[in-house]
Amino acid sequence: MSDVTKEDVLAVLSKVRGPDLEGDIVSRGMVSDVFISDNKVYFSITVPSERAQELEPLRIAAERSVKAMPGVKGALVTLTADRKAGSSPPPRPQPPSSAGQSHGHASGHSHPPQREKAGVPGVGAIIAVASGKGGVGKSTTAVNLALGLQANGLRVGILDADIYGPSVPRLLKISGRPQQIENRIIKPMENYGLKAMSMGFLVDEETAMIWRGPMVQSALMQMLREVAWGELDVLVVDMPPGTGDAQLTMAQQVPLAGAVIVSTPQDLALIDARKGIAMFRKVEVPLLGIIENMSYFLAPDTGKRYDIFGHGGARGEAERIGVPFLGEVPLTIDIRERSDAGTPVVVSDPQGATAEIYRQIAAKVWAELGGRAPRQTPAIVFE
Ligand SMILES: Nc1ncnc2c1ncn2[C@@H]1O[C@H](COP(=O)(O)OP(=O)(O)OP(=O)(O)O)[C@@H](O)[C@H]1O
Repeated sequence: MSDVTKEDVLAVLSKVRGPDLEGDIVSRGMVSDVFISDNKVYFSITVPSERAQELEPLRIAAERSVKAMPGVKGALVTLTADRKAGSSPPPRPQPPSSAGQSHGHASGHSHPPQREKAGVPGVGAIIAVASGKGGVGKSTTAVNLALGLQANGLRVGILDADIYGPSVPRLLKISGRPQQIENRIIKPMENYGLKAMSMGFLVDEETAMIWRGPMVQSALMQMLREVAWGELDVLVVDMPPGTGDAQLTMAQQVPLAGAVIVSTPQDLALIDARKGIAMFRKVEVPLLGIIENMSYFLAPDTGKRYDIFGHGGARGEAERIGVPFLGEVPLTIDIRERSDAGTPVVVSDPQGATAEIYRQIAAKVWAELGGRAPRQTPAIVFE
């Protein structure tokens, strides 16, 4: 079968139009440069930032029509925010509202004292992975970060706090119900050496959908305290997307040692990332840093990188607000496919460059938590 060309892709895209947009997305100049590598197609669609959410169906429609083309092996389409002429930098963030709340630090040793919250016995540090908005790859990052920490010799668990849209069961390919071991205590599920708990193991999504605030809170506390986590160096909490009241309460109730913010490089996502940072500052949770996900395209065959999404936005943002920058994860079909197949790249391609990126990010997170060298797994001795 002949190779897919840019012209073929643009011809298909010129039939895609938004719900109330006049003309098609190609003639309106909304389609970025199109990259094709190994018959996988990558591009972005530029939309006004305030309409990004409502135009998600447009992204899906464009992705579908390209995927349906003969010879196309995959397509990855993202929405990017419309930069106004002159490409002005994003507005400066507001300083924290009161003195003594700044957690920016360079050394990793200047975390403010934590307000007293009961910890979880046996669990060393609980860290939150959060994003200001959905779809930036927070769950994929949380899972690969947890596996990266583990690959660095740590004992790790992951708690999926997204009650309404749990993704950990799928990302770790775990199904079934957890076993009850005593009274109210249940055993965490496990795959790839990672202990995991998610609402997805306990109730179906329709049931969770009708739950209200207090029920969600108590479900979360149960998953934290009534699960036999055992001895863990780190428990990674995959937070629900957004920065509303539910997230705020959660950040307040869980005894967090720190938070990691996942953002894409676009202005749009950075505005939301800033909200996430402000939220953790408000509840005095130290910010371990920002990860830029979908930072640049990495062509699978040539390994060539393409900075088409304004790569580096999160690094600049981290510098501006004095939060550590933890690293850049490229946008690759490989990450998406492995993640969606429940075989995260850190365990399914441990020798690959992407797995190395996650392990390095994990090492930085661990250093920010206190700078200790990764613990070697102790040998098990039978007396
Ligand atoms: N670096 C990446 N390269 C390619 N695809 C990615 C990358 N990171 C995430 N994805 C893909 O993007 C999609 C959204 O990712 P994910 O579910 O992790 O996002 P999320 O921010 O947790 O979303 P939500 O908050 O809506 O649950 C998934 O299909 C995932 O495989």
